[in-house]
Amino acid sequence: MKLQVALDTLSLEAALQLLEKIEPFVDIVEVGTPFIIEEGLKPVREIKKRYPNMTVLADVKIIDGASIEAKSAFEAGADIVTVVGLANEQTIKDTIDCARMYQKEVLVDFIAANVSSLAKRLEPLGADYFCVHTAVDVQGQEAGPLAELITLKKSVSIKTAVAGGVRLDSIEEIAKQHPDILIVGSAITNADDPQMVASRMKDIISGCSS
Ligand SMILES: O=C([C@H](O)CO)[C@H](O)[C@H](O)COP(=O)(O)O
Repeated sequence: MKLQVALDTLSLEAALQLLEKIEPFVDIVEVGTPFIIEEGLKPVREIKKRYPNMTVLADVKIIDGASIEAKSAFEAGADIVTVVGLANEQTIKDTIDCARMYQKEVLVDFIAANVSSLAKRLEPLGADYFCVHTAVDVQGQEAGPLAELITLKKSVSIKTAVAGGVRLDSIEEIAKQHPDILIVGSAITNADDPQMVASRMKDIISGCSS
């Protein structure tokens, strides 16, 4: 199980300062969608330059124009790009084809989707990860992603990821389901002590891995 930190709302300078503190505890750094809207792919380039061995995910949430958008993200240094599961199948296929050309990976984001039926339909396309995701806009109104993760794992045998409001007090229950990637944004980036939160989360994940 890997811990992915989602950098969504920080400036590039603040993101780099945060990474200096938490880098030992995270396996994947996500350059989040709001960050990319603000800064373009510059954070992907900068983070890859500073941490060449770190896996960098560009959360471009591709929904159309996959070949162009995935190429840009991979050229900038992304190891994984995201595509929206509710996109046309052709878009998801084009994202995967582009990833294969660069020998990189694709995470399909099931945000706002009916996980079970869509996951079964998309599994044959050959993406690397399927991610259940409780959208920021409905966090607090809807249940977190745990139930969807359980459904996803029963539906397909592809590697899984989970995102959306994961916190220190909920991560253990989620980790017990053994997703391949646990994605945490604001619980780390908005914490008074992000290093402590990232370190405790990493410990919890390690405890559930053994
Ligand atoms: O992908 C995300 C969201 O759609 C905003 O772009 C977040 O990175 C993801 O939800 C993780 O953030 P938290 O929910 O704050 O943990």
